[in-house]
Amino acid sequence: MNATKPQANNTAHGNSAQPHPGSADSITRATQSFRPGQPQRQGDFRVMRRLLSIVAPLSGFLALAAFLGVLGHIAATAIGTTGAYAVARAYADPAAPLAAAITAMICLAVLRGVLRYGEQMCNHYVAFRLLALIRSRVFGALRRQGPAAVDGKGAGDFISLITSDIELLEVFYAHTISPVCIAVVYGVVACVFLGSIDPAFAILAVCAYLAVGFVLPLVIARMGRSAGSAIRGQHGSMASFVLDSLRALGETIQYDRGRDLLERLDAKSQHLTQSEERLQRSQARGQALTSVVIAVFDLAMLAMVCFAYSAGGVDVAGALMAFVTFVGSFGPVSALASLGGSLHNTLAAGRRVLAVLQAAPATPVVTGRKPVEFDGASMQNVTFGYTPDALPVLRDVSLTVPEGSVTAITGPSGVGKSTTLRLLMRFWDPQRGTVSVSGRDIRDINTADLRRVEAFVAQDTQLFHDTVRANLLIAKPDATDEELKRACRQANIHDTIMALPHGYDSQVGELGDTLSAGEKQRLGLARAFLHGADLLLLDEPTSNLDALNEAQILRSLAQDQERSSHTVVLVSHRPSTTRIADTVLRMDGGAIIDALGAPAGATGNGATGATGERSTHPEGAQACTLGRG
Ligand SMILES: Nc1ncnc2c1ncn2[C@@H]1O[C@H](COP(=O)(O)OP(=O)(O)OP(=O)(O)O)[C@@H](O)[C@H]1O
Repeated sequence: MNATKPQANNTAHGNSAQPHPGSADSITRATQSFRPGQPQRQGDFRVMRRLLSIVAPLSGFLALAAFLGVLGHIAATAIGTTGAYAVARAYADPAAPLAAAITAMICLAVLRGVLRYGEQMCNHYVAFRLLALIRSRVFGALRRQGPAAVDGKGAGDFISLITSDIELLEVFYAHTISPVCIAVVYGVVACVFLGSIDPAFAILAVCAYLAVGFVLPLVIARMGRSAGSAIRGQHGSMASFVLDSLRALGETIQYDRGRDLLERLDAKSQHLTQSEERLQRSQARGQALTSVVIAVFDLAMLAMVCFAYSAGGVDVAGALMAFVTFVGSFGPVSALASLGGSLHNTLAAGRRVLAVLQAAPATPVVTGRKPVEFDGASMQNVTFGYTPDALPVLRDVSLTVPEGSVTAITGPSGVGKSTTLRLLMRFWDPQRGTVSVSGRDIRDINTADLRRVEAFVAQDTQLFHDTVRANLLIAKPDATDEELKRACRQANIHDTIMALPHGYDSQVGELGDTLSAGEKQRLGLARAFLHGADLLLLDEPTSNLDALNEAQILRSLAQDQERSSHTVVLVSHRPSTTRIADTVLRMDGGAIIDALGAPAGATGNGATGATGERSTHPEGAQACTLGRG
């Protein structure tokens, strides 16, 4: 062990963990996180109220849409009413001129068109502005919630949520809010007009509008409730399945599972089609029911008008105008009735979107705390499980990572090595124990500071469908070309990039499909070098590399660590990788079972030879760990 290098002080502990203050709710918060396809149950009116609260910044446009809509419907009804008036006048006096009435009707028709256009323009302006706003809020919420929000959950379901679910909300914003306002205001205007002819007509109109605009939508919505909710979940599950199938196309062909996959796809699409058919049927039944109810009320009005005329309560003009106005007044309320059929689908989408927006992050964003400079990290008695009901992944783990040290974590698959790194990144909070950076509980460190001083290279490097340069710059957007190249040389990827047709401006394909696993891994490392964080957390940084690339990267790491005194925690199964470490921690059963220094002569400046590796021990640090253990 290099005397100038700090030695990690890591111990395996018994089960003497102390509950950490405030940790009890962290797991609750984690489980409150959104799971696509399993939105938290919220009542329809609550969902509508919450969706409405999003519209507040654009309420002026919405009010204008409703105003234009009311005027438009009044203009439309007035065409019939004016016609009825003209007919009544012509009936009373065949010589009476009709030109004024015809001109008025033409003007009303043109006005109706203009008003309708204005109403639709406002509605769609509001709807599409809101969809953009909601998408940005959903991305913001997912970013705040961190990896815990999406880890282990269906990517396809998220895609379905971000695309089709949000798209469906257009129905709510463009075709629900203002139609409801229009129906209410227009209904009042129509009732006042009918009441001015005969109060009994107004009473019948109130009953008719309530039945068609309020009772029927509820009945129709109830009929389509289960289908509407099922469709949204099934869309998400279908999207997940298709995405999975595309990713596993190679395996499917290799193991000849194409037919099986097709059958499963067929079964899923049949389920979806059945739910859609059920929804369509309930919508069709709803439309039929609405037409019947309207016809019944029309007949009732006809009877009432005839009765009033024969009783001398109204003249021909009044009777005709009342009947034509009433028959032509169902447009706004019947629009509400047809909404009932699609509303459940829309509300189910709204519920899923709101579940993302309202989910509490597993690790809340911290701001406003004193900035931190890195001088080591540690874990004290950490116990952690991903879900409250599952057995903990980590049990009472304590470790210390001194500044400038290289710590390797090794051990069998699934014992919690990567989880340890994720807790150091604060992707999750432990249920018990404390994770600290520079002696401070990381829950008390600004999230931005934490991201500045730490860089995490996961087992799989995620690349965007963009250029190599853009993919690297996410680690440091203002990096110069020189910095970019230096980081890539350190990660031993510069020459590979230069051999691509457009060098750093070459496209990497969707999810980095055009690169090998080893190339992606080296790009991930280049990002971490470029980021320049004090603490590098590397999860299997060499798992996809050949011996030559591994040696070159380890040399880079060692040189970088010598030069910049970076602190490194790396997880690896490879003795050839762990031997560059000052300390090797061996984990098993969610605990550290060995914490040992590297073999004599294996580390330190003196041992950093031409290859930059700190040990030439053939079995590496694992052998050392076992030997000492
Ligand atoms: N997001 C998650 N949700 C639930 N369980 C998880 C999640 N991530 C990991 N696990 C579980 O936690 C346990 C530890 O996983 P972890 O990835 O830390 O193991 P590991 O030691 O790094 O394994 P490997 O060497 O195979 O990478 C495993 O049983 C794994 O199934």
